[in-house]
Amino acid sequence: MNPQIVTFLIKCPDKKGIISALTGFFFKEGFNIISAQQYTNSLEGKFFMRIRLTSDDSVAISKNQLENKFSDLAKSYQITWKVDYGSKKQKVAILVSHTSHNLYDLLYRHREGELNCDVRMVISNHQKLKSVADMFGVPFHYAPVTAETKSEQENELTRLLDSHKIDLIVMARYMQILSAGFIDRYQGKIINIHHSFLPAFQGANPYKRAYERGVKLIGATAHYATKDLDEGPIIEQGVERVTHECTPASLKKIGADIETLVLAKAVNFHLNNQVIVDGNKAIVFPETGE
Ligand SMILES: Nc1nc2c(c(=O)[nH]1)N[C@@H](CN(C=O)c1ccc(C(=O)N[C@@H](CCC(=O)O)C(=O)O)cc1)CN2
Repeated sequence: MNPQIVTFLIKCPDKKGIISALTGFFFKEGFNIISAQQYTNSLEGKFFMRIRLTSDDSVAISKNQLENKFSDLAKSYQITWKVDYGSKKQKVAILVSHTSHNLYDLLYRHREGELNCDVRMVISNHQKLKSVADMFGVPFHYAPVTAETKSEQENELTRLLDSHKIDLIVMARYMQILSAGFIDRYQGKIINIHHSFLPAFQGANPYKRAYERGVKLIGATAHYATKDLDEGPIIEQGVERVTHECTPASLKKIGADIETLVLAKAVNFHLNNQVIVDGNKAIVFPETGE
């Protein structure tokens, strides 16, 4: 197998001997384990592991052979797993509506090599942010939508995303609620930035509602999108202290900086295979040095 970093993400019912079985399997197949992170949820009797492996020319096994052999082990421990060979950059589509700060930030980080992916396109239901995509040389696709055309518009989105084999959809303040069918098609591949510290102020206009409530902390939440609005597994959150002097406008300003950092961190956690989704929660393993 070509020398590269292989990442296995594993979850299963907790049971004695799992770590020994897993590490023994990879050692026997000739891999060098460069990091092994595990988490046991004793309350729910669940085990989670992120294993990073290096292979070299002495590892004769092919990807298919590895996955077939691992499937046999997985069955014996009821393991749900996925593997990333680190050979291909994930293809990303960014969905936006009006607000530009998250789009600017993601495209800037991508251009500076801070996002380990291939940003293939920007899609928007408004023309307003085309100039931003143009500035970074990223193809822009205009997909207008009304309440009456939601289904056709989503079909157009699906054609566009599938024709480019998009691996990850990032909603960088895309203000349309996606249908359950669309969410199912891209399960676990849609990350949304919500401009509040969830579960507070789900839905639209969180800054106005934060002002009306007189909160002393505001925040942002990056989560996987599910059919239930702003209810998906949380990947990353951030907060800032605010005061009674803040207006909806100043809360929006403070919030924008939180949003950009939280979204960029969440996208990188996903791209770097640091996240395991379990039910409606996300286990996020810290980045390892290598
Ligand atoms: N299926 C999902 N779709 C979307 C999610 C999600 O979690 N699951 N997140 C939203 C983003 N969002 C808040 O973060 C949000 C977007 C839109 C609305 C909303 O009420 N939209 C109205 C139309 C508003 C408009 O036209 O400007 C609507 O769709 O009827 C609330 C929250 C993205 N989609």
